[in-house]
Amino acid sequence: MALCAASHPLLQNTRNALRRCFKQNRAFYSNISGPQEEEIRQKLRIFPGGSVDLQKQESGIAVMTVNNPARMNAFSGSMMLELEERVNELETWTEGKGLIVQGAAGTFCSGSDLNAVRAISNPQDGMKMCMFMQKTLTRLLRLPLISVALVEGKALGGGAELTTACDFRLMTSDAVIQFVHKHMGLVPGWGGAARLVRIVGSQNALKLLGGAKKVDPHLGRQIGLVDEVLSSPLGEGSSLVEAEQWLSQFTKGSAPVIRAVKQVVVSGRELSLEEALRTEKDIFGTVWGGPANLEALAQKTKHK
Ligand SMILES: CCC(=O)SCCNC(=O)CCNC(=O)[C@H](O)C(C)(C)COP(=O)(O)OP(=O)(O)OC[C@H]1O[C@@H](n2cnc3c(N)ncnc32)[C@H](O)[C@@H]1OP(=O)(O)O
Repeated sequence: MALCAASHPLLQNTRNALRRCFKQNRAFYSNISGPQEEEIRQKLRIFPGGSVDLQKQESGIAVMTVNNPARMNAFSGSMMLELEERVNELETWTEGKGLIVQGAAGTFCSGSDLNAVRAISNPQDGMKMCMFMQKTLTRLLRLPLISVALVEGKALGGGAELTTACDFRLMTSDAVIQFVHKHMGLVPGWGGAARLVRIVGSQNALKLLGGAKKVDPHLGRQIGLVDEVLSSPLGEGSSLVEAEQWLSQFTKGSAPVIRAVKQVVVSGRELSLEEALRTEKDIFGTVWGGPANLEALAQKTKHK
């Protein structure tokens, strides 16, 4: 059944449309492809610790957990590599509809592992690490899955950037998102600034980055960074269940249709109007006359 769905001509068309759609962006990352990319991987392997875990559920929702609690879920080098592997896995998960990104043990992620940062503080290695993470997070945001960052505890530095690589952000009442980069003598480099501007606008992005401002749930809602504040009692592990319920409002129904919804939004956001319209037409072609469309027509669905 899974094989059948993966090789379905409609899905093949969608993949081709999206491949064309992002050809231009591949050129941007071409300076870290091939041997260069392998060199970065070797460097990152030197800094082990923690893991990035992935659980794909039958509901079509996957849960990805940034897992390094001894360091407040900071990204070690090996975790950066694992994140890339998990994104590879999700790119080929044709039954998938949604993704929740969370941190282990009640906190989200405290950015890059400062021990690794200290060891690779030369500009060349820093740039390579930055491009590696930028590319991985760009691919994460472009997955044909509706994604949510479940922010409990703290999302700092690169952790704050990671939240912007999801379509939505949910916060527990005690949570804080903080782009602490300025305090570290840095600016975001994992693509977090570019994405933040698109989410909250340049005025708000300047305030958050320029002031390294703590974003609590109230401020997050006010500026549109946060989509929902969860009401589950803290520390009881029920936030994930609540996040799954929240996400299910978008993931109910046919996987090809939900994936197509995400894809038309990504192309609308990232491409020129002309290219976005062409891609939208191609993606439309993958669902028109498809099983969900035919079923809705047969049922004479009314939208009361
Ligand atoms: C892309 C650019 C970047 O991401 S630059 C990195 C930005 N992040 C930071 O600067 C985070 C620095 N850490 C902190 O501010 C605090 O540790 C936070 C996260 C607020 C937690 O404070 P608190 O609850 O008091 O715990 P703590 O400080 O005792 O931390 C527990 C252990 O975790 C460690 N930890 C924390 N963050 C990192 C990190 N980013 N890299 C490496 N280790 C980290 C702490 O050092 C501490 O370890 P230990 O128990 O002292 O061995």
